[in-house]
Amino acid sequence: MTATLPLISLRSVGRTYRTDGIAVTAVRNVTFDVDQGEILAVMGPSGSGKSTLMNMIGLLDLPSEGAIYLEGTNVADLSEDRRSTLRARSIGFVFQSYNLLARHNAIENVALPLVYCGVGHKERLGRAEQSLEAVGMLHRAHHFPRQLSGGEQQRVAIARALIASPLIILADEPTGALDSRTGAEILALFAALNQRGQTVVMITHDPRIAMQCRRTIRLHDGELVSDETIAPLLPRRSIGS
Ligand SMILES: Nc1ncnc2c1ncn2[C@@H]1O[C@H](COP(=O)(O)OP(=O)(O)OP(=O)(O)O)[C@@H](O)[C@H]1O
Repeated sequence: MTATLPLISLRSVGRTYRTDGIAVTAVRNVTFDVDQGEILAVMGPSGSGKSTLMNMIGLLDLPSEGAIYLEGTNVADLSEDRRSTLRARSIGFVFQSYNLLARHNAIENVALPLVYCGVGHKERLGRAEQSLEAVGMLHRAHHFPRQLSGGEQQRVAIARALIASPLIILADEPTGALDSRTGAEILALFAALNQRGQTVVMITHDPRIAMQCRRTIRLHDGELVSDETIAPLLPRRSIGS
């Protein structure tokens, strides 16, 4: 029997920035795996290395020590072009500030990543409609970002992240700019996507997000200090049962 490879595997990963002769080690000796279908939170105080780690998992940056494997491939062995293509096809990014293009409406924003995957115009719009539908935003397809609430903009950003059917969604403080009710709705959306098999990694300061994830990894001063998985919550019993 062949064992299934983890989707992502980090092995003794470190990242040291060098600026004007000064070295800052932002991440050191971090080892963990993410399996297909997981949803996990990466937590830690400001400056603990969360964004540095996310940039490496998202193939935007390479480790200075150790290795990152995506489905068994050491990403450092790929050319920059190959890594960019792999990033466009495999990683969906969601940011605190949505990062939608102001001059493009929702459906155009959602379709944009497919340009980099070489998909034709008509198919791009068809898939963007499906993606908007998956996040409950099809009725706002022709609205511009300024005409949408923060929660709606984040839904459009999630539709954009989903459009290339990525292996993994990487979300950096996805509820950081939202009030608590809207933030809870966005979390529920991530949970629903995960129920349908989508792998999700969320970077957050917010303990409420971590509570929604079965697994939480904590960083401190660039080091992994805990990696905890809790048992899934029992389904709520209906009244009277
Ligand atoms: N490009 C860079 N050049 C030099 N040092 C950097 C760079 N990016 C981050 N650092 C340093 O690396 C450390 C970790 O930063 P990082 O942004 O990864 O932390 P973080 O946990 O995401 O913080 P926050 O929650 O405040 O966003 C910090 O000491 C930071 O100053």
